[in-house]
Amino acid sequence: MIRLHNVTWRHASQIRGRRGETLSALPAISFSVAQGEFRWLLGPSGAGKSSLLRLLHLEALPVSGQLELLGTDITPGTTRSVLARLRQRIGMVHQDFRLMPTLSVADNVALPLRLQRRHEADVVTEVDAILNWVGLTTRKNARPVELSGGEQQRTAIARAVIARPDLVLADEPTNALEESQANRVIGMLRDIAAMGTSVIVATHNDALVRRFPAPALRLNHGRLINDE
Ligand SMILES: Nc1ncnc2c1ncn2[C@@H]1O[C@H](COP(=O)(O)OP(=O)(O)OP(=O)(O)O)[C@@H](O)[C@H]1O
Repeated sequence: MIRLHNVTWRHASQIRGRRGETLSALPAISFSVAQGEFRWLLGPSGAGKSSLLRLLHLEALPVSGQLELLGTDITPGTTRSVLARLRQRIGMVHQDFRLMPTLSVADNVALPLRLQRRHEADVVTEVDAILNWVGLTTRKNARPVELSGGEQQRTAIARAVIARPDLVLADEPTNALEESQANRVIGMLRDIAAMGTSVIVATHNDALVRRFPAPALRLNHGRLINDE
């Protein structure tokens, strides 16, 4: 469960205005998302979609308000090790993929499991299974630079979900993909939600949202204008 009540959040680099008040990417936002729910995150450019994903990925702590993430109340006193453990339960799909250029597809996807120091035999089994699921078995030894946009995107999704996270956050995961690839990516994220992971997907793509109807969080100027 994710629950925000009047959470104000700002980027570390956000600056003070002329009267001394500090700008906030997200002023006083409230909503909740249940386990296993799929939510769109919508709004025009600059509305705060990426900021909200960064808040939920615990890149910086809220300035004020109450945040409950995956059963943990986040407070100014929450320790780094608690935050790190929570982050391990969250899979993030970045807009620009952020694959490691020197690693193969299989080694990129294996990273979260290796960070958890899982046995190598388990890592190999899990990576093979997830690459089969995303249709990249034949590309497992390729480097990111050799992949198409869709293949890079599916590698990023495989990496985000391999450790069976409780929450997946995806920032424009279908940007620059043709319609059939975009459908495939969203279909995979819907399947992950059906297996019990909460999934939040930021997008500009109205046609995609129409093809996959689901409740949406709509942002404008950092404020939630609905929570349906
Ligand atoms: N690292 C940062 N430091 C300071 N301000 C930022 C930072 N990143 C974004 N902002 C500001 O926060 C606000 C929301 O931006 P954000 O990137 O969250 O919007 P968005 O809805 O994701 O936009 P887009 O759809 O174009 O990606 C904007 O005013 C932006 O200038």
